[in-house]
Amino acid sequence: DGGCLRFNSDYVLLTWQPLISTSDKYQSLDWKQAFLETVLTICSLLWRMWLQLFYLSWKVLGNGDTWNGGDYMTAPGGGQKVNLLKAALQNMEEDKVVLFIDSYDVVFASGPKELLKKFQQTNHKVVFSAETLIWPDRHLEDKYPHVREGKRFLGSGGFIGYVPNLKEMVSDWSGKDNDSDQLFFTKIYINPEKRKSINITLDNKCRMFQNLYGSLDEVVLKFEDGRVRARNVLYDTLPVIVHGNGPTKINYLGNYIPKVWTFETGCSGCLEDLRPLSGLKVGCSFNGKYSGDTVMYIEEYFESDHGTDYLDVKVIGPEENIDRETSRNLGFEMCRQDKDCEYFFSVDIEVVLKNKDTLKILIEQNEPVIAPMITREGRLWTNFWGALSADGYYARSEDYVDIVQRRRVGVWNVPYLTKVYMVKASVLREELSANDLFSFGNMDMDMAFCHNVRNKVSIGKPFEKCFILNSVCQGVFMYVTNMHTFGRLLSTENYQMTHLHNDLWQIFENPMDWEERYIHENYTKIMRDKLIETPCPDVYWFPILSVTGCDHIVEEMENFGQWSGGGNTDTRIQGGYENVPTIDIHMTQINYQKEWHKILLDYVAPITEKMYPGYYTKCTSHLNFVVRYKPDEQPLLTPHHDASTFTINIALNSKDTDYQGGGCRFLRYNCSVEAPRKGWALMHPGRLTHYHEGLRVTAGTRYIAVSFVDP
Ligand SMILES: O=C(O)CCC(=O)C(=O)O
Ligand SMILES: [Fe+2]
Repeated sequence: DGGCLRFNSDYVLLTWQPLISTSDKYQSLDWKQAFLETVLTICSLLWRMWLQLFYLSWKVLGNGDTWNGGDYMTAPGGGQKVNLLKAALQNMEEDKVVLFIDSYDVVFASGPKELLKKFQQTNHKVVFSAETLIWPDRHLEDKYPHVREGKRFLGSGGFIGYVPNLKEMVSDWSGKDNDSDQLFFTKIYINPEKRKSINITLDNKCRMFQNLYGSLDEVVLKFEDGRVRARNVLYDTLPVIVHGNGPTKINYLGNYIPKVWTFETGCSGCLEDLRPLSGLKVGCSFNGKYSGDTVMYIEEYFESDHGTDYLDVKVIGPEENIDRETSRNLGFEMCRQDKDCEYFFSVDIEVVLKNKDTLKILIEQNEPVIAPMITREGRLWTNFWGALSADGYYARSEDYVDIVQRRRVGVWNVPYLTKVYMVKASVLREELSANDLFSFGNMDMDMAFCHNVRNKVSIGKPFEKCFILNSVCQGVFMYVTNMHTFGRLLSTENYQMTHLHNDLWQIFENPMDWEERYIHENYTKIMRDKLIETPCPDVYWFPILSVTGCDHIVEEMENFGQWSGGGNTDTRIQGGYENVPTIDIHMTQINYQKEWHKILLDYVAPITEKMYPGYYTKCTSHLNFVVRYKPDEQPLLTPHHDASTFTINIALNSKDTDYQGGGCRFLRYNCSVEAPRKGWALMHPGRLTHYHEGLRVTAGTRYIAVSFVDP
């Protein structure tokens, strides 16, 4: 009834054998034969009478054999398939119909009934799949019969025929494993006598076979009640067999056809065959030149949340100063060497994992290579590609946006993964350790489908850095799951490494992450609730910066270090003035003006509008600075008006813990806010009514961040 049969190698061949004869013998696996013959004799009589069903058996050829048939990217090959077929045909009864197809890159969109019907409608004895592109010998083009409509060239990846005709067809074959099967069949086909005597035709309009190479644009998914087919829009046909030949593979179509994912059921198999978890050993590598912050972040994640579960996490920190490829390869190697290592999990710098069950979920899916879907907030950037273009680069698949935005959830076979993935260690060892280590220079292309990789290799890029594991690419499919949300992809292209706390500057690039880290945890709560009043009229306060936010700003300023008293001649001040010079550093001096303005717009303006209904501010603010009070430096600020419509005054550290004294006193009301809480902003009108002073700091150091907003 359609379905997908996959084997982890390139050279597995699958033969369907529809039994449409009157024979009562069932060709099957030996150990079942006796039992099946009895059962089938009875069943077949009943079925034939009432239902007229077809009987099938299938044989996988070449499974476990070494493939000597070459590699289509380098030279024509595939002769091994003909050798296998020729041998297999010897034992088949003459009245059978045999379907001979490649295996791991093939999906069935429908079953044998439809296939046989279509075969019989051709009125030929052997039908080959057709291709758009001629291969391997384009000089033979003229010899091909012309067709009015449809594909003209023969593809050997799929054909169907009666046993005697197939036998005749391969009788002359004496080729070697690495000779071209396609050339052999082509020569038979273009020979008019042979074509006639064997009675061969091509499935020009893809009624049975759809080869995808050179034809991707012709095929769309057709969703019908509870099932999915491929539709060839060029010929308006519904092919039964879809073959991702050449570099195309079947990732996209295979994710749906015939019932893998439907609108009615969602993903049908995603929760089946889950691997139970027990005592697993997982190797992890975090790859990249992390800022100290990010390393801490990741360490925190694993140590606090998973410290006891995952004993063998090894973080290679920035002090080792290695690049991400080296780090990843170190990890690969460590896992391969350690016989207990069952899975290898690789995470690059830009990935922020938030789902504590990530490893569990990935392991349960029991796939050779699987990644959690990680997206960049508000963008369509992810850690996977939905499709590959013909030349092996990125192509957007029809469903990419739906998957990224989780309108379709499931476990998706994709041609390209990067930045974060989990690989079964057995795959690493068995498939990869042998010899096929490819390496190439494109930093992002760390784990790609082999055809992609081979393209890269063949176009001769510099290949020093990143190991590509060829066999993984050969037949091991890669998956990405969006069954859950896992985390975010940080944007790093504008990540500057010039500051002490570079993450502070990420408010534009990575706003979600920035907010989570630097904005006070109660900010949104306060926004919803009533503003908190202070004892002083028209003075409010609210939490705005997190403790980390305060600390980072102070540390950034101390790191910059150029504290100075300003005044009206201060060249740092443009478009405003400080009535009372303070010992301070301005945001402009550390290049934080744009970012600070964004903080005011995003987190202060909404509060202001709540406080003064109808007052909308653009938060124009030329004066944003951090003031430092010390008993022996600048202990206080004498009474003054601010040159502002309103002032934001954020406490960056804590009274009693960090300093004694301090606070802000409003002289007209003879009232003060004496112990502003760390991370909280004091907000007050700047002129006339709110004549104020900074109270004396008697011990320690007090820091505040001040903004004069006007208007
Ligand atoms: O010390 C305080 O809280 C007041 C600071 C202040 O008024 C200013 O910087 O303009
Ligand atoms: Fe002031």
